[in-house]
Amino acid sequence: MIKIKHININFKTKRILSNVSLRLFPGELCIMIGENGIGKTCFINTLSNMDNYTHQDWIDDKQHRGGMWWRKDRSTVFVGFQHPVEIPGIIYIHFLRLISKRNNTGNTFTNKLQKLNKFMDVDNNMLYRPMNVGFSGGEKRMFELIQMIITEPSLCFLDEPDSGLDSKKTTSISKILLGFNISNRTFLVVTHNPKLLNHLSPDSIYNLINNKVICFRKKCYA
Ligand SMILES: Nc1ncnc2c1ncn2[C@@H]1O[C@H](COP(=O)(O)OP(=O)(O)OP(=O)(O)O)[C@@H](O)[C@H]1O
Repeated sequence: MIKIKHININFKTKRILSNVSLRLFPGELCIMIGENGIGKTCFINTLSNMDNYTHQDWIDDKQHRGGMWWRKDRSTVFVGFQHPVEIPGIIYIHFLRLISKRNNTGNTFTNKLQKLNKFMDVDNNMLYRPMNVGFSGGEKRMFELIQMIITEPSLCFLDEPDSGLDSKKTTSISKILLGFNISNRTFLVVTHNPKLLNHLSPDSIYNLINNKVICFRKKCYA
C-alpha cells in the first residue's frame, strides 16, 4: 500500500495543493477528477518526481518503510503524460525495446509485442516512425499505453489518457486499462470524461476541490 500524508505542493511561491493525503492499495483502480488548473498534473508529477515542485511529504509503505520506493525503483512506475513530447531521431520500436530490456520482467520483447496485439490494434508501421513525430493526438495517447504495456509497471499514473480521443477509442482505452489492471497493479487515472469513469467503474474516486482531496471509496480494504 502507498500512503501519502499531508503533502503540500507549491510552484515557486504559489501554493497549488495543501495537506493532501491519499492511499493507494495494490490492484486498486483510482480516478482523480477536478476542475482545470486545480493541480492534478502537478500532483502526479510530484509523486513521480518529474518536476522540481517543492513539497513536504511523509510517505509510507509496509514493504518499503521509510523510502519513497517508486522514486528509487523507476522500473515499477509508469507515467502516461497529458502532452507526450515528440522526439525526432528516436525510432519508437527502438525506444520500446530499450524500456523493455530495462524493466526486465522475464517476458521477452517479442512476447510483449504479441500481448500488444491482443490488447490493441496497432499499425506496425507506426512503430518504425520517430517517437510521436507527426502522430495525431489520439495516436500519441495510444502509444503512451503501448509504452505502459511494454513497461509492465506495478504503479501507473495516467494523466488524461482519453483526452482528444473519439468515442470508440475511449472504449478501447477502458478495455485496455481493465485488462491490464491485475491484482497487484495500481492505477491513478486523471480524467474529465464521465464516459471513462463509467466504463472503468473505479474502486475509488479522488476529487480535488479547493486544493483539498475528497475521496469516495467503493471497497473497504483491510
Ligand atoms: N511550470 C509552471 N509555471 C507556472 N505555473 C505552473 C507551472 N506548472 C503548473 N503551474 C500551475 O499550477 C496549477 C495546476 O496545474 P495542473 O497542470 O496541475 O492542473 P490540472 O488540474 O492538471 O489542470 P487540467 O485539468 O487543465 O489539465 C495551474 O494553475 C498551473 O498554471
